[in-house]
Amino acid sequence: MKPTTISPHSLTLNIDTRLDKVIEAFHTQSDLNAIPLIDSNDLAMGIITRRQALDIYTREFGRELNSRKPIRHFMDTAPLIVESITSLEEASYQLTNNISEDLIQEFIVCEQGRYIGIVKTIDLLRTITEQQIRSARYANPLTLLPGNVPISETISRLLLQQANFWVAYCDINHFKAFNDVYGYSQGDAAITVLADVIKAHCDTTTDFIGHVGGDDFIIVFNSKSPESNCAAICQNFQQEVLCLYDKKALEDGGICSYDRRGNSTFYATMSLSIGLVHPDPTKVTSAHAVSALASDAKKEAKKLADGGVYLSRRRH
Ligand SMILES: Nc1nc2c(ncn2[C@@H]2O[C@H](COP(=O)(O)OP(=O)(O)OP(=O)(O)O)[C@@H](O)[C@H]2O)c(=O)[nH]1
Repeated sequence: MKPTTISPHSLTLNIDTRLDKVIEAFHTQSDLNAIPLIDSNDLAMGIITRRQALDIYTREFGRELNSRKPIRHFMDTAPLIVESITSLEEASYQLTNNISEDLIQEFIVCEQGRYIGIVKTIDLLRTITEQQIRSARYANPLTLLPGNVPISETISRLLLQQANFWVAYCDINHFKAFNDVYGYSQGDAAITVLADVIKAHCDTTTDFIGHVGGDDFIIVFNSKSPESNCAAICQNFQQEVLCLYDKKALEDGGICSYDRRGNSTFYATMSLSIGLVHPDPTKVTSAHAVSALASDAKKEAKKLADGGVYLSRRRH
């Protein structure tokens, strides 16, 4: 959840606050729609909306019978509570699953159960919409994956947070020959195969997949050791992409095409090279420097005979 989406200064009250004090709070703050209710350990216990409070109060003898009772008797004890690390998409999913008849106007955000703020549903929707427009602007039109700008932004943010992350730079081998022989439409199909294989081996809730362009992809892993994921991506891609070749090419193990100098050359079926780096955020200060590290690792990976993963020892 983006910290800017959360309103930390929203009024909270203890669950033992009397109903008349709650009504008073709604009277004095006309823009207040709901009050989160916490216990003495700051744990979020429930919520009371302006409408719920006024309903109780305006019933016949509602004020006389209830004004001195603690609000815990009347509060919604099962409000939507999400942890601050929850992604916007997951929060939105939980929100839509929680809606019964009324649209939930606000929900509570906690850190390990402790109240830290409230989010207005409208703000969540606005942020998601802005994010979607932004993603669409920078997305690769073929794979719809985020391009260079969001890739750099993601890496800059992780450096700022001094996070433990890995960057994998993926590049297809013998892609040009395949593209030249089978045409760009099949070339696009090979790129799509790679995008699907990468997605299948990443945790899309924590890892970030970017498409630099053409047959180049960047994966930012937050996982512990992504070396095995990268090895599986290479193996899987080499296998999956075979379906794009014809029978003869499969029998020969490759195709004939012209190299950049115009010489007829045999190219084995496509494989994948991945340069993997583990930047040290205390020493690397820019996304640009991380990208240079990843590029160098990819160059080393390209030297491997049938593709594969090159794990760089350089961390800055
Ligand atoms: N189909 C398709 N082809 C593309 C796209 N972007 C770039 N290309 C083509 O990709 C080819 C260049 O890819 P390279 O990565 O240099 O080819 P390679 O044979 O794998 O060479 P190395 O990466 O040096 O191993 C050129 O033929 C480009 O026209 C795209 O979006 N779709």
